[in-house]
Order: sequence, then C-alpha cells, then structure tokens
Amino acid sequence: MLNHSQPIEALLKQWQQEKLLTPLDRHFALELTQIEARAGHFASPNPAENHQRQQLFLLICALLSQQLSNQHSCLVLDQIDLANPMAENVSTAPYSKLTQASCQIALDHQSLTKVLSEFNAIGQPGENTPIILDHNRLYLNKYYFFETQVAQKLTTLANTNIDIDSKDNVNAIKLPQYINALYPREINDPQFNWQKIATATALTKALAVITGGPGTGKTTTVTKLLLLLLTQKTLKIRLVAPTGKAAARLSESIKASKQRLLHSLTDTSMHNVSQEGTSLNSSDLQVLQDALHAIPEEASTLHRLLGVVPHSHQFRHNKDNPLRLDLLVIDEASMVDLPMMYKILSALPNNARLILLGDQDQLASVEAGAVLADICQGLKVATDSGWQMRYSAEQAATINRLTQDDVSEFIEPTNVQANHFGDSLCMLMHSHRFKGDAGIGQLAKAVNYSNIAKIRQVWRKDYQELHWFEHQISAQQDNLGKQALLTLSVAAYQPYLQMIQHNQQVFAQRQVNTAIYSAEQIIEQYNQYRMLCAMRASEYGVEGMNQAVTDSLRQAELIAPKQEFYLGRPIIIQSNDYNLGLFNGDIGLILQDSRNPRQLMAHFVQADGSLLKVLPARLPTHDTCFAMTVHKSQGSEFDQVSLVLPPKPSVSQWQLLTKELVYTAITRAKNHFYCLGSANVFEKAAKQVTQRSSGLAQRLWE
Ligand SMILES: Nc1ncnc2c1ncn2[C@@H]1O[C@H](COP(=O)(O)OP(=O)(O)OP(=O)(O)O)[C@@H](O)[C@H]1O
Repeated sequence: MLNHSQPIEALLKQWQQEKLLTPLDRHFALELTQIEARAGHFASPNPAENHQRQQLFLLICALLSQQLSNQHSCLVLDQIDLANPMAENVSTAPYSKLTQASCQIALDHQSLTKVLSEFNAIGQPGENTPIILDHNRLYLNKYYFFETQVAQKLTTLANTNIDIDSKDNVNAIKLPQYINALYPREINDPQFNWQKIATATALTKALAVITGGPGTGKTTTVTKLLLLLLTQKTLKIRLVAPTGKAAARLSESIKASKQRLLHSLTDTSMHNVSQEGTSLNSSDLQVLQDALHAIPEEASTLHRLLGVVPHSHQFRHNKDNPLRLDLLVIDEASMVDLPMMYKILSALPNNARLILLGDQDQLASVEAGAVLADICQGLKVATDSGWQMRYSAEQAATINRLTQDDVSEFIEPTNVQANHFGDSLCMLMHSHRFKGDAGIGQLAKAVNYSNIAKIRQVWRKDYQELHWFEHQISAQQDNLGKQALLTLSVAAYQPYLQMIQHNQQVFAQRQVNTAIYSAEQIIEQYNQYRMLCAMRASEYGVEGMNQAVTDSLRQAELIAPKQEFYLGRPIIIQSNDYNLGLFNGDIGLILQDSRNPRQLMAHFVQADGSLLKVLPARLPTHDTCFAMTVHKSQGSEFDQVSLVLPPKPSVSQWQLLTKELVYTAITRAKNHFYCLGSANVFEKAAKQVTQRSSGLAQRLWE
C-alpha cells in the first residue's frame, strides 16, 4: 500500500519542520489514528497488512487536515500525487525540489478510494463518522455538513420564484416602465445593459448573486433593485458586510447611489422616458421617490446581525430563532467562508430573499471555502471575457418581458442545467471606476487573467498611476527599492501626522479660537494611503515593514514613539471584544482626547459613522497599522496603495503569493498603485491561481 523511507510518524514530524504541515495537522492525524487503533480497527490477522493500513490512515488524515489548514473544504483523492503525496499542495510553486518523494502510495486512485472506504472512521454521506467519503472527496464530517447544507439552501432559494404579478405587489404592472426609466437607453449603449438585466434577473428570484470587479456598478444596481422592490410593497431590508470597514463602505456607497438616483429622478429628462414611449406621470415619480427614501442606508456587520454570543461560536439568530427581515443584502460576499455562510442561511427566515454582492476574483475567505467563487463557477467559459450567463428559457422570457432585452442567446439547453442555478446570477464586467485605458484597471485585468505578456506591457507603458520599486540590494546590504518606498510612505503619511501636530500645538498653547482637526478628519486623511504586505512575519511582511515605516517616520520627526501608545500610532485590532464593540480588523488612531487633551485615546470610526474612543490600556490584542496584510485590506479602498512582495519568498511565503492576492491589492487603490518587488516574483504570483478544493460548485451546478 505504501512505500516509505521512514515511518509516517517521522515523516509527519519532518513535514511539520518544513512547515508543510501545522502542528495541529500532525496531532489531529496521530490522535485519530490512535483512537482507531484503540477501537481495534487495525486488528486484522495479518500484522504487516495492519501496519500498512494504519500508516496509510495516518498519512491520509494528515493530508486531510493539511487541506483544511489551507482553507480547502475537503481532500480530493484523485488529486493526490501518489508518487509524492505531500507534493500536491506545493506543486505549482517553484520549489517542488524541496519536497523529495519520501513516501509513495502504491495504489491507483480507484483502489485508494476503495481501501479508504473500508476504514471504520470513514463513512458514507449520512453516517456519523468523523470522516466522510463522498465519491472521490474526503471531508471532516462537520465540513461535509456545512457544504451540503449550504448547497441545499442556496439551491432552494435559487429555485424559489417570486411572483411579481401577485396581488401583494401594488405596482407590478408598472415594473417594466420603471425599469426602463431607471435604465434609459442611450445612443452609445452596448447591446446589453447588464446592470439592467441583473436588476430584472433579481426581481423574480429569492436568491440573486450580483458579482463583478471594482466599480462595475454592483451597489448602483442593487440600489435600483431595492427601489423597484419597494415600489411593490414594504419590506424589512437589512444591509450587511463581513467587516466593520466593509459595512461602512457599503453604507456610504448606498447613500451616494441613492443621491445619484434622487438627482436623476428629479431630472426632467427622465420624465419622458419609459417603456413604450409613455411618460412617467407625477404619481409614478412620487412612487419611485418614496421607494427610494425607504431604502435603508445603515449597514452592519454579519456578526452584529446574527447576534454574537460571547465566548461561543454560536449566534443568537439561528434556525430556531430566525432573523426578522424580508430581504438580506450581503456585500463583499467573497469574504464569507463556508461555516459562516451556513450560519447565515440557517438564520434566514422562510420566504426571505437573499442578495449576494461581491467580486468573485478577489482573495477567497480567510477560513475554509470559496463560496462566492463556487457559486460563480458554472458561468466560467474559455472566452476572452471568461464568463457567460446561463439562463433558463423561462428566465430569459421574464428578462425580456421586464427589459425588452433579448437574452435568448444565453439560454442553457435544459438537459445541461437541470436546476437553473444560473437564473439567479448576474455578472457585471464593465468597470465605471477605471477607465478602459487607465493603468490600475489594465494591470488588475492582466493579473486577473494571469496574462504575463499583458502585465509586462502595462508596466512598460509608464502609466502615471503605476509605480514600480525594484528590490535592489546594494553592497552595504541596503535595499534601495525599499528605501525609495519608505520615502514615499513617509510623504504619504505625513499629512495626517501634521494634522495631529497642529492639534497638539493648539492644545498646548490653549488657543481656544484656533480650529482643530476632528478625529474623523484625521482618520480620513490617514486612510488615503496604506502599505499592504503578503504576509505578517519577516522583514518584508507586516511586522518588518511596520518597523521600517515607524523608524522612517521617527527620523522625519513625524512621530515620537517613546512609549507603546504614542500620538498618531495607527492600531489594527486582532481579536473581537464584544463589550467594547471592537472587532478583528477594526482600525483606529491614537489621538489626544479633544475634551481632555492630556489623555491619549484610541479613536475608531464605526460602521455607522460614529466615533468610538477607547482607553489604550483597554484595547484587545492589536498591532501597529502603517502596513497591513492584503487579506485584512479586503473591503477597504485607499487613494494610494503600495504592495510589498518579498525578494526571495520562502516555501510558506510562496503559498500566499497568488494572483488573487495581487489582484486584491491592486484593486484597493483608487488613484495610485506602487509595488516593491522583483518582476519574476510578481509574475509567478500572478500565475499562481488559488484552487480551493470543494464540492460546492458541483452540488450547485450539476
Ligand atoms: N451605468 C453606469 N454608468 C456610469 N457610471 C456608473 C454606472 N454604474 C455605476 N457607475 C459609477 O461607477 C462608480 C462605482 O459604482 P458602484 O459603487 O455601484 O460600483 P461597485 O461595483 O459597487 O463598486 P465597489 O466594487 O467599489 O463596491 C460610481 O461612481 C457610479 O456612479
């Protein structure tokens, strides 16, 4: 069954030392194998065979746990490299030589699956065993449960049609007219206005998934959708996002979008646009304006919505105590992991609608799963755009009725798609933020398609919003590229630190008539720039770069970090503190308390825009935040962003350097993107595509 140079126990230890396995992976495998041995499950009459079975079980448990540690939902048996089982996880990175084949599985994949199905700890779907074998996928029971439940609940929602013509809907007959008024045709319009089609798609389905890159109009579309729904009946709508920062951005975007809509609703040019040439009369306009006002603007975090129970993984709202709402909008859905998606779907009341918004190309969730990417998987095609809608004939007819757009070319033959999951999806592809020829948009697109020739072409073009800093180690071991980026970072952080210095002077001299900057203004200025790193540890990780920026700012006399909590220190929270109302990823600044300037306080702007002040000594686990990880930056945007890539990535660092990471970093930047790196690392990272093993896409689409 196995050929191995040393006992698997010893190999696990070695792989742990090489950081290919976590201590948890090794202990999980050892523990489960011992439990199995104690239960007599390796006690067949042939001792040699017994030993082999036990060693194989140990190896497979370690591989399964390793997959979960790397955020996969399962271990796909067909993907195990039988000649070198530990190589699978690292095969795409340029360091495979490091893992010499020290053990081989002497079975083909089919026989391996059969042998595994004979272990008592490995059961079939529905059995109460620690591990579940579902065809060629091996799951921890808990993850199998999450995945199948999420698939079932999403499919049920997707298959639930909403009868927009029901008598509950007072203005159903007007919907096509309203849609056309919200999306007036313009002379240079492309053939399909996908925002309009997305709106129509979502009107009739309990599940709507609207995805697209930054600035493709997801918020604009959802605002129009909510407006249309609210012209029909009153709905209790909740807006949420995975983090406080993302919730604050959603709230801002909805407000801005409502403002733009209000403007266009009161713009006279709109009054004479409609479906069949008939004008919107004043009562229609009133209906639309009333509905617009009824759209909520406040967004909260998912945790707050579900109601955190302190010191527990459970939430107050669950299947026995469902949320009280009619429609839930979740923004930045790519950040929602599999267990969290299960908890949300369980707490959703019957008859409620769910709308997911997000960018399927961004980094997947920090924890297991890639739910949004799996949901979108069925739309992937090998064309230039990479995606194509898949509608049922019924949905295409509904879209046509509501929009007069003929989408019949996207109708899926019924024998291919039985459950019409595609009827709930809409992908927006045209960015209104990055003009077609702008550098940031071009680079993001090239990285997203792992198109190396295009990446080189974009960097060569010298776009004014793109800036490259090459790692250049001098004879004195100084890195000139890093120094240049630090100089830039000092200049970028200087304005907010000068605002703080201004306030300090005013407070010191008790200049009662001189204006001070508010904490909100200073925080807004601080948020104009952020340095992003791929990882936490190491010289080029968050830890090293935070230290380097701190040293540079001290030399520039912009900060005086004599004690831990110095004026101007940015703080990122690393754990949840429900009593204080501070959550992992919240970012604030140490500032003088305006009411008592001798007291330094940590100041945070919360999702609803209010200011939270906390005594520094009471802060939960935290870190300095001149530099932060790309992961933690999801859901945020900055005027200027710099990405730091290590010059010579280690084995474990390569695992983080993916095209999703680089794409996410680039798309955090609104106006300037800087990168400290070397071309080969940037390009290899852009080629390394995250593949999260999961059966969710298959369950949803087949
Ligand atoms: N059809 C359109 N025509 C012109 N501008 C548009 C259109 N749709 C959206 N925009 C503009 O593009 C910008 C981004 O729109 P929106 O916030 O809706 O995008 P988003 O996909 O939600 O962005 P993000 O990824 O940042 O959340 C806004 O300024 C908006 O006014």
